[in-house]
Amino acid sequence: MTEDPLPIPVTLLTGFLGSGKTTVLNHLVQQPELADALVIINEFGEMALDHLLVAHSTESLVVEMSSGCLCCTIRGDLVQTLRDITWRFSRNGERQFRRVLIETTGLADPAPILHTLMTHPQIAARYRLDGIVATIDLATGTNTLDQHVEAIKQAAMADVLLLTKADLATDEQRAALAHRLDGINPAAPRWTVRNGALAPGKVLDLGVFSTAGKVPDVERWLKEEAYAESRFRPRAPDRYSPASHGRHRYTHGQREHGDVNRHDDHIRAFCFTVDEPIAEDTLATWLDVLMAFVGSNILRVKGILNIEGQDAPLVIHGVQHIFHPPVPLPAWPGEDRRSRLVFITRDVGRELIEATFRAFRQVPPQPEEHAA
Ligand SMILES: Nc1nc2c(ncn2[C@@H]2O[C@H](COP(=O)(O)OP(=O)(O)OP(=O)(O)O)[C@@H](O)[C@H]2O)c(=O)[nH]1
Repeated sequence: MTEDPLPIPVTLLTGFLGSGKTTVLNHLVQQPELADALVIINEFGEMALDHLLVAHSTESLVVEMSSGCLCCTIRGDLVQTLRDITWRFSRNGERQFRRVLIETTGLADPAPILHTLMTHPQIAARYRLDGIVATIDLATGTNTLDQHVEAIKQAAMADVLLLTKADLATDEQRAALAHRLDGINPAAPRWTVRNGALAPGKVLDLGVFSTAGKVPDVERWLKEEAYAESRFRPRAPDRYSPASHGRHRYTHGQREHGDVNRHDDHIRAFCFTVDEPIAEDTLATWLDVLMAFVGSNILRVKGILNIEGQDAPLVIHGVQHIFHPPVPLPAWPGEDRRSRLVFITRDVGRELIEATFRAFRQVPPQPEEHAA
């Protein structure tokens, strides 16, 4: 079989129960841009129906997985499905699809699914995450975020947020949801979608790893200006004032509302900036330690890094304690040569990120041991 040498992009379509995933999917798969997409629909329950509702222009490219929820019981099935489809959907040695769209169940935690995509030896070599798209119901979204931590995680980890059912929402509901999302995921573009209709370009090719021969749009991908910035200065760590930068109140651990039990009080989104080039060893040790101790609470990290001795930047991308292999870019995307890392975390504040970085940066290199 002729194998495309480039990994197959995978889009994860997530969103709480009834928030409009299938409606969006149904619209998307009928667009010419997705004619070569294979759709995997994960449903929960004995009567799996959604796949019957998705009218793909190429019917044979819809696969349904309904024996459980992808993020928990059937992760092995996902591996199997992703492994099998390359030959199952091949004709005359040619793979019949160029990308994969996975619709999760409404209660899915995207993180374990991403782990599978990024770490399973056979899957990670053949597929790459293109992006996470989350649907949120404009009318009921705020309530859902109040009550379901799964919905918070879906919104926090998304690269793009699709705000559905605009026709049913009041201005107050829209404003409340927008305010809420500012705290949970300030950088992800938000598109209002009515009855599932949206241009496929808004949800495809979202990562920096997506582009075959195209110069990656790192600034768009990182969108670091959307986060409250914190700049690391080696000699005067006390002088910076994160609060003075912040327009996202949750990033500073302050609450402006009364409900202490709200799930997103635990979610923080912030940008960490380092002015000076970073030694590769410092970076590796710092990230290792960070991931080992608080990795499961780091929902996403994206970064463009200035590494000592290198002319061009390195891009990193992680989900919890799993990192994609760093990607060297051919050149800096603009004038800004600072390292910029954006974090979306649960119960991990910027203080910890800064303090650990400071600690590792100040550790002098260990002299090599000499044999006696
Ligand atoms: N009024 C209105 N209804 C919508 C819109 N988008 C989706 N719906 C309806 O909302 C309901 C749920 O939509 P689905 O697309 O099935 O939602 P889902 O997220 O796939 O649902 P689950 O599979 O149960 O998690 C359906 O009745 C849709 O027709 C919209 O923009 N406006």
